[in-house]
Amino acid sequence: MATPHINAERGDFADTVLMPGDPLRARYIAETFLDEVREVNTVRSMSGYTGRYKGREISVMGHGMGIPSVSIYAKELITEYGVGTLIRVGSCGAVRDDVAVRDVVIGLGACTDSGVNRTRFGGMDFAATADFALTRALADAASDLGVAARIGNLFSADLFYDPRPETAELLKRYAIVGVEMEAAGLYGVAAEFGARAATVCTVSDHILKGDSLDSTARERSFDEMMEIALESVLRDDAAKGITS
Ligand SMILES: O=P(O)(O)O[C@H]1O[C@H](CO)[C@@H](O)[C@H]1O
Ligand SMILES: O=c1cc[nH]c(=O)[nH]1
Repeated sequence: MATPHINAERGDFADTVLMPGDPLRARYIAETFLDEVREVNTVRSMSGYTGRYKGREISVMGHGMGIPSVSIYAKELITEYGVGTLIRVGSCGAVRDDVAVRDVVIGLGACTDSGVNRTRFGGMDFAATADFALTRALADAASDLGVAARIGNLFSADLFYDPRPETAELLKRYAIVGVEMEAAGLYGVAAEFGARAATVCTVSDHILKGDSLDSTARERSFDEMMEIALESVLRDDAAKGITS
């Protein structure tokens, strides 16, 4: 039952999938945090794995960079593999003075310069918001772990290299907690196909100050965020009365 982009069988994915942009970050998460891991997707090297975290079956798969890429994977996971919950575990840039490299941010909503949600929403502006219960679970998990996460609007950019010099200052003025490239699209896909989505990101660079982590750090050093995401799944289960 493979799709053009995923060569897993139905049942290979858990009901909940953690999704980093980087497939090598997906592998790192699987190898570091999950037991009984098996690889479930190899197409285009967009590594996908299913394993267990504290007994709870969870999958992790890369979604690539940008809204077009995450939209393909999220849609296929929901409609072809029955996935109901998608949690993006990303990196992002900061624009605010009070958000620094390695801070954790949670995307309550996501602004964007992409047109995808207008396309799907009849030309109108869709408020791209995360699932409330999932977001609460992420916030509570962060609090439990002693992490002061920032919760607010992300900006999901179409262009990593934005040629407009004024954009970063505008985003700062609107208190954007992080600039990344997928959340608004992920929230739109989830709304269109009846799934739940949320986003947690670690700040990898400060766009206005110039601080930046290298690619290895972006792949392998966001353990605090991974623990928040994994623990949020258990919290969310408990809130729904589901146990593994
Ligand atoms: O590190 P990931 O999760 O890929 O997230 C961010 O990094 C990529 C750009 O470098 C974009 O995908 C952006 O959203
Ligand atoms: O999309 C991204 C990710 C990290 N930093 C940015 O500036 N943009």
